[in-house]
Amino acid sequence: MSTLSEAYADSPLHLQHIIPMDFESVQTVPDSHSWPQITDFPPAVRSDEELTIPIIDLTAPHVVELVGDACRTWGMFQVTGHGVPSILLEDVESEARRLFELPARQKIKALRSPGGATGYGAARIAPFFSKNMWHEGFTIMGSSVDHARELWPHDYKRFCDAMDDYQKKMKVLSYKLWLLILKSLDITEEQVNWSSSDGALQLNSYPCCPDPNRAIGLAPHTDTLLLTILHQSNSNGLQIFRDGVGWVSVSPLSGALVVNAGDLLHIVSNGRFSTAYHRVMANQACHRVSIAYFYGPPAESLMVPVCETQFPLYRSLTVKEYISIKAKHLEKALLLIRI
Ligand SMILES: O=C(O)CCC(=O)C(=O)O
Ligand SMILES: [Fe+2]
Repeated sequence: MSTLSEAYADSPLHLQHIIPMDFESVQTVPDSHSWPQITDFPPAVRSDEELTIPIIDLTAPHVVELVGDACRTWGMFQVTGHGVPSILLEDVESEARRLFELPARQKIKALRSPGGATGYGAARIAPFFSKNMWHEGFTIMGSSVDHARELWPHDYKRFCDAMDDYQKKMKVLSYKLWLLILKSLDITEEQVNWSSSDGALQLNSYPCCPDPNRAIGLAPHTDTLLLTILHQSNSNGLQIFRDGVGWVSVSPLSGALVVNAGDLLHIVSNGRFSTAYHRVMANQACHRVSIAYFYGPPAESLMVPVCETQFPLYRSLTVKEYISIKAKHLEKALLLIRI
């Protein structure tokens, strides 16, 4: 069986792009992490509507239209009424913090292998930038027990239980969102070529940064799969780029989850839904942690742009093939498959 994790094996990385810096050991931003001055803040005078991503209550009566509008205009929205218990959100966040607070020499024991998809390491987009990000991550696909055992030989169970439980809840919520999205696009489940799903959990850590104006948490990117559900802790940092407006902050809303469209949704919707271009700013005051769940079809599934009134904008291709093109070309991937 081909899984998403195997899809990454074709693009092995160098260790220099996998091992994060030991953030505890530095008092200033080293040259390796110093980015050119960021001056592209949004213009000051804008309406609230232009500067706030939509907030959607999933139990609201017109939820299909609301989701469709949000995906067309922003590619990102926050959801409430999602049914994920707040105790589980707290639990998964505190287990993620427990991991990232380990000493660097301990975290490195669970390092992602060069051709691997799971474990501790820098962001996958690292090789595309000459400077490093103020970020470290930990990726889970299915069971986290092998890597968790490397970190806590005698006390890995509570971490694994929280991650298992969270992945199950995310799978259910993703499917619910997926059905709403299909409805809003007027596509039936039969028109897409896959019936099951695959997912990955990405724990992100942005340690306190001594000079946030010179560093970046996560460089601008779009997510690859269909959709992402993000639990951001109560600290700012996430921003989305909106055409004609600039970078807009996605302020944390207690208990809400952020949903964003990825490249595969943009392809399947034949360009009707935008893939969200986003980044994370570094900050001085607190250690930010976020948990992203990436939802997509199995790696062998064929992605076919669906739209009855328009010619296809993209050629059809498998998930695996798209992951491989993205791993080599990042932002240019969508252009490369354009018809
Ligand atoms: O930490 C965040 O707010 C965003 C994380 C993200 O963009 C990602 O994991 O792809
Ligand atoms: Fe992302």
